Amino acid sequence: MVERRKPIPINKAVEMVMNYRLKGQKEIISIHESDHRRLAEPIIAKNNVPSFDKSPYDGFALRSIDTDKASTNNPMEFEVVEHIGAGQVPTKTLGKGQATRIMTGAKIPDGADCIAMFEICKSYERNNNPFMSIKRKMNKDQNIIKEGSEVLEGKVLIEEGTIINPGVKALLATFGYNQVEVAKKPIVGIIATGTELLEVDEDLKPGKIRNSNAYMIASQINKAGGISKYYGKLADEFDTSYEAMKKALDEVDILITTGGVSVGDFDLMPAIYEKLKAEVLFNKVAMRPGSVTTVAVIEDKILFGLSGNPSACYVGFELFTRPIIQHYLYNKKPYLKRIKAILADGFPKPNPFTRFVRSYITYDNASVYVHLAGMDKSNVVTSLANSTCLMVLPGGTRGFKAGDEVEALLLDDMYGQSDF
Ligand SMILES: Nc1nc2c(c(=O)[nH]1)N[C@H]1C(S)=C(S)[C@@H](COP(=O)(O)OP(=O)(O)OC[C@H]3O[C@@H](n4cnc5c(N)ncnc54)[C@H](O)[C@@H]3O)O[C@H]1N2
Ligand code: MOO
Ligand SMILES: [Mg+2]
Repeated sequence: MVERRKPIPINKAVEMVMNYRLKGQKEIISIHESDHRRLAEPIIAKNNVPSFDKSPYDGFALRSIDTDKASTNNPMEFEVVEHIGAGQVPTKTLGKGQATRIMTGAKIPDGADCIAMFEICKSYERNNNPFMSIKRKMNKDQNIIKEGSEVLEGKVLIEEGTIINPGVKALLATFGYNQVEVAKKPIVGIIATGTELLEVDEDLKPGKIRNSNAYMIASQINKAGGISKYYGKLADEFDTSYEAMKKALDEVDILITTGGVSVGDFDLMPAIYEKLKAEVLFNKVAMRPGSVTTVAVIEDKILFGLSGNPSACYVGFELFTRPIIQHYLYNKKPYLKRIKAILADGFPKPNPFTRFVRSYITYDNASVYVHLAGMDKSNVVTSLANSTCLMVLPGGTRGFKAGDEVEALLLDDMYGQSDF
């Protein structure tokens, strides 16, 4: 009599896995190599921004008080005492009737309290000396970017766990983070099991299929921020599979296997877990696809037994393995971002289990629509390529029709959310 497994709720399964979450190590890397990595330290403003009062325009620095009587009929004349560009430090303190010719980004000279743009000034020379005049009254602090007006020294700008995007990288450079502390990438091992499997460079033979899961999972690991380590494909043979898993477990932070987790005669994972003395957290989840997803722990290592069926394998990774990797990488929002969307196509078939339907999102007139990406079967591979989200259709007795509001988990969002 075949073993009857009791499915556990998805939330419970996610919670059980996350009880074994580990924060990874930190490492210090050059800013040049930091794209897409996750910060293992906060970014703190190490100085005021700007760190000096500066000009936002090319023009003249003046004392506003000297323009009080300026008008169209009464231009005020100023002697231009200095000429500075960005990066130069003014040396002259402005006195009554004096101006400094100043460029965008340059430090405001002492004595000046406003900037008049070139466009409202007239420049000329008299006896080979530069002068300017203005026909408008200027106000104190007009057109001056004040020291610290953007950020004050000491402010925490970016929290640890944030992904380094181009804007974060600009901040690293702004505050002199030549080296930055990031989360070390976890090494995630992959073993594909199945006597039917061929490698990608092999010709098809009767009864055989190419191993697509290992390549798909490697790509999911990379996308999630881990380092994948492929241990090859194994025939459904107990001793070699056991030895390969034992060896891999010594070398990786997380181990993923695909196939062999169900109740078939050649599904060896349950017996291998037993021999490895791994504690099985669950081996059946109330969901489709991926109901056979099995998670086990052995000391501080976590072992994901993902389904052999490609769509089930894919979903199992995104729901259970990805959050573990995200937590390892210090991401405080380790779960897939969940949004509400309008179902564009009907899904009339009811299902007792919650379905994670491979789908994609479109936007139209301020509304978000979710469309089926292809055939919705756990054994299909073709719908995955078009998927940008997993539509969540709760289990029950009814189907869903176009126009219904549903939830969707975004697959390409790098930021995530803090709860499942
Ligand atoms: N009597 C029952 N049979 C099955 C049950 C069940 O509850 N009772 N569950 C079904 C469900 S649901 C799924 S999902 C599959 C899970 O099977 P396994 O995880 O044990 O995987 P395999 O049996 O090894 O293979 C299943 C399927 O996937 C193909 N496969 C395997 N590896 C790969 C790979 N690396 N790349 C591409 N495709 C792969 C394999 O050829 C099989 O077709 O079990 C159901 N059965
Ligand atoms: O684990 Mo199976 O996909 O539920 O189809
Ligand atoms: Mg099987």
